[in-house]
Amino acid sequence: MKHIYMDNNATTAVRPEVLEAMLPFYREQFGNPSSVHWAGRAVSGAVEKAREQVATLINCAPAEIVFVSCGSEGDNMAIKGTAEALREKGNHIITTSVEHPAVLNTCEYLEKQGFRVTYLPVDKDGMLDLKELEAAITAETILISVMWANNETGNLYPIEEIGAIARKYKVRFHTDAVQTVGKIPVDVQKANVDLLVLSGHKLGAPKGVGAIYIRRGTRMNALIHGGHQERNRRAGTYNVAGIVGLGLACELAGAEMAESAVRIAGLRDRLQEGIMSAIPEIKLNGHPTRRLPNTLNISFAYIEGESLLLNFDMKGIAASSGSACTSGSLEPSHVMGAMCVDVVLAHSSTRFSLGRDNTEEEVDYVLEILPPIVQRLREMSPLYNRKEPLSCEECQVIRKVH
Ligand SMILES: Cc1ncc(COP(=O)(O)O)c(C=O)c1O
Repeated sequence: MKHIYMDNNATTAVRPEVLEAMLPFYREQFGNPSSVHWAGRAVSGAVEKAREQVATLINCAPAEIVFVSCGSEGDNMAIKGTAEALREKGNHIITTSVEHPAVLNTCEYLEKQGFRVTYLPVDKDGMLDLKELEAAITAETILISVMWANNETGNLYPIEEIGAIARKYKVRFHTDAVQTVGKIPVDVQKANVDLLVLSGHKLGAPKGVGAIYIRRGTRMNALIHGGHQERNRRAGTYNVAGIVGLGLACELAGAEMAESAVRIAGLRDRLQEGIMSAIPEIKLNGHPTRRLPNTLNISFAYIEGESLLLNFDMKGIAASSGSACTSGSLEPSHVMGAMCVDVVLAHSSTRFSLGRDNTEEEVDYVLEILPPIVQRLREMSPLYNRKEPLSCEECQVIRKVH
């Protein structure tokens, strides 16, 4: 059976060159970079080289990069570290209703600690109204946290403009760029961000390593206390091999970005157009143009996303569903909910996230097997077989479109 991986927003394969570069640090170069002896010295240079590689990709100074274990840790550090450090100044945080749980659940935690959080709504395309953002800022606001790109829809948020607003009101600005770094150009200077988080496993480096950019002079508390690593910003013995892998993955992503973004967007568009021309009653979720080059989120009315994924899986295709099965109850994703996607459509939301290894042949294979699967699942659906059209407004709209 063919194996086709179209779930690169969940994680990516470690690039072979990255793995090669990492291996010596599990073998002969096993030292702890904090040790002053030969074994430590042999690897501390590699950590600093990786720091430079990461810094170059996002246009900051190497000293502004702190290595962490993953995107979730970076987001926790940015938000909790700011909240604690600036508590005297204010207790209000602004974020959006479509953030990753790494941000949303951290904000919810802080609410329990007495902080006030504004969760900005989005429109039906998942976009923010920046006037609402500006209006939410008060003298108490200490942090604005807006993701650069959404993991489910691929929507890109206007980070430069938000950065300018944050600057105007002298409010710190954090962006979760876990889905962005490595896919499109990211420049922390242009974007006016103070804190930015990225994660290795989304860009061809291994799981278990990430980084946070902390603008020079930004006062914030550490999340992990212990040794003096990372200038006291983040304790813990260095994950040297992971850091080396992250550095190389960043360098490769930077070198290939222009070409690979165009190629991947071409494949994504081929997939989108193929689906749209072959299957009626579907809905594109998210903004049609302001989105990552690799992401396509689409709802197939009357179908459970999970059943579609199961059928895909049997054909060797890995994609992802927008609904998460939590404790027995099928809850549509909070992102679909925030966009007011009708519940029938939200349940069928399916995310294809392409990567550098995907080919035209793979897209064509998906296009070949998808329509009959959708048709078969629809025939089994009581909703599809109803004589009456669905009451949901959006479903009626898509019925008319096709
Ligand atoms: C937007 C976004 N933020 C944060 C994370 C968490 O990153 P990690 O898996 O490295 O903890 C993810 C992972 O899917 C993500 O997509």
